[in-house]
Amino acid sequence: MALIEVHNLRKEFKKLVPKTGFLSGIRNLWNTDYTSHVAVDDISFKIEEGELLGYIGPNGAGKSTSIKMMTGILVPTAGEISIAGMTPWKQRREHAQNIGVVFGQKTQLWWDIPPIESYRVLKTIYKIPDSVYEKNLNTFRDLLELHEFENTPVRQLSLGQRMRADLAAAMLHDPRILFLDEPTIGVDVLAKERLREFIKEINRTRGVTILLTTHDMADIEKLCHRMSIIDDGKLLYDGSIHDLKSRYGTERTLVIELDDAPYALHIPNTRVLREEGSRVWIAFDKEKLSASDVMMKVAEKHTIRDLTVEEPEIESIVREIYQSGLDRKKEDGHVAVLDV
Ligand SMILES: Nc1ncnc2c1ncn2[C@@H]1O[C@H](COP(=O)(O)OP(=O)(O)OP(=O)(O)O)[C@@H](O)[C@H]1O
Repeated sequence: MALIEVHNLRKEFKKLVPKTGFLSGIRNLWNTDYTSHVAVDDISFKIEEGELLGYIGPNGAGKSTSIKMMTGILVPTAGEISIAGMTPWKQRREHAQNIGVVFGQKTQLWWDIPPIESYRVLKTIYKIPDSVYEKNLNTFRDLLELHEFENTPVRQLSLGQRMRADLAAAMLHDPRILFLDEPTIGVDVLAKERLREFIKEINRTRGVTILLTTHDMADIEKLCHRMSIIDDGKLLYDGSIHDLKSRYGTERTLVIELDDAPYALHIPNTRVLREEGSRVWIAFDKEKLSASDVMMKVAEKHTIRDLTVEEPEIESIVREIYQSGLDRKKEDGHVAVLDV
């Protein structure tokens, strides 16, 4: 049995349709017109112990709603979740001992007191034994360099420092599972690197199972082997990043350095993406052409000085998947599940 099992999960929110026009403010007091919005629509997946899953999707896709159901904050409209054999919203207290949560947009720490004091409160709440608390705190102090700011009130911390403090707080009670909802949002490149190192380290050395949502594809490339893509509440892809690249990322880019400026490069089944002096970027579909086919066509007109083939960035593949979801929504009012 997998550590996390999600079956046919669904969450509908009721939204009030506000009255407009004459005395709308007063009429809204008795308003009972609701519409239903499906935020998570029949999602199923499993996560094995020790996995680090990237859970991505565009804004409003349903990622945070899924996490809130997995953490027990929200109760699903339908479907089941089993985490370490427990139903999160039914066994909230026991479940809380098993999980740590970081919402990048909102700190779990007390705003007006330093992190170290929040940690002491968490120690009491989670009944963390002294030895475990000291050991974890010292480890996280080293990994996240907490000593720089652990005595500064949270409201005075930079975003990067705040995230580091939040990550340590989420891990103090030794949870088996960590839910990270956009932990790198808004932080600079160096701080991102440090957060990623920490996430990688606790997954590797402590075997913590991690579900990570992010809009930064570099987080996914650097941390995850597997990723799930959701859009409009539906699961569009669940598999390895390697498979995603080989199934959807068939476009390659040939970067060629010529000995003169490029001209007349009208090669069927290719697109010239960019030209810069004597350098040209040509995109082609590797299932229709090979790099040497393109190279030979270019060599008919030019002398080639140098060339490289660029693999597709995960970012561009994901952008295309989001885009195809959007196009389908425009066409027939819903997003079809990709054939994966
Ligand atoms: N409490 C709520 N009441 C009504 N609608 C909600 C509520 N929470 C979320 N929604 C709606 O559910 C949908 C999914 O929201 P959710 O926050 O899960 O998306 P997300 O994928 O996390 O987006 P983002 O990347 O912007 O954080 C959105 O359309 C949102 O407006």
